[in-house]
Amino acid sequence: MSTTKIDGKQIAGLVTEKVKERVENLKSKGVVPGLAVVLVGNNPASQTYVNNKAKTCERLGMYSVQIELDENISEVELLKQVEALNVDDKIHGILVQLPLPPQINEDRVIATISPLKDVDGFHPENVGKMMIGQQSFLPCTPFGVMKLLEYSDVEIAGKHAVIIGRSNIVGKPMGQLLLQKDATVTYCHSRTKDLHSFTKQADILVVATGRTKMIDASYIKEGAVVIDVGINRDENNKLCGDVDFESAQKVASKITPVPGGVGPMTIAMLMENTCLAAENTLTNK
Ligand SMILES: Nc1nc(=O)c2c([nH]1)NC[C@@H]1CN(c3ccc(C(=O)N[C@@H](CCC(=O)O)C(=O)O)cc3)C=[N+]21
Ligand SMILES: [Mg+2]
Repeated sequence: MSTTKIDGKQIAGLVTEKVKERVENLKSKGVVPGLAVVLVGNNPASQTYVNNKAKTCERLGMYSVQIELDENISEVELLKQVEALNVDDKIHGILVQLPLPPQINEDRVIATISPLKDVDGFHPENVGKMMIGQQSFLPCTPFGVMKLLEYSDVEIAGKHAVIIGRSNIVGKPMGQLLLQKDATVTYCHSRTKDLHSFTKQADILVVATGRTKMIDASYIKEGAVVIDVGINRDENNKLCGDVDFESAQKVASKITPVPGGVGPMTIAMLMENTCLAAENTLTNK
């Protein structure tokens, strides 16, 4: 079986090229799309993502601010910061980097972000709208996976999509978006019995387990499309996914690498969502 490596970096480049044109159009109408990224504490891994987001904003001509807050900040203080961004006209998108420290209730923070600026698509109003197929901000990672499949000419209708993972951020919305494109969807998770029996039926396998190189060729049907959402460090501190790439590429027809797969798409979709949020201010939604 010859395998195609899906180049997420290249596809993210194509997506952001289109966003750049929309940014230029907005600027000609006097609107500069603005993104605020709120970072609590100084996790160095988080710092890398935040920097990547800021760099991409700059490349696309968007405005971005980074708000770095002390690890020990109270929930009330953080909510005040979010409320200030909600009413800041220069800011169209707000991303509060997760996870948050234990003294802070994440659900309350997410619910405080204005749904009109919720470019992560995590606010219950946007999640609800997505579920019933209404226009909303789609969560960036599953949205990015849908774009990867589209640009890679992967057929979805009638295919069996198996998702390993059921988080609110990746697994659950991933299944929903695939269902909307007429896939037959199966969710697997840590309590699934006989995982192989499900994954072996997958035409499209999306892996979001958070467990380094857990999925090897033995889980994969010949010719399946494999999407690796994991971001881990291996024993040599090298970035790697939830899929054992060397093994899996022997049976998969198309497969995403880590790095250079889903990660760059997540950032590209964040830019697209921020651009959409800015466009919405012109069409008084
Ligand atoms: N509210 C919120 N929204 C998020 O979207 C969010 C979050 N919190 N918390 C953390 C995770 C993680 N995340 C990544 C985005 C891009 C890459 C990425 O670009 N990765 C590159 C490599 C980056 C590197 O070299 O470290 C790649 O896979 O090729 C990784 C991880 C967004 N997250
Ligand atoms: Mg992610």
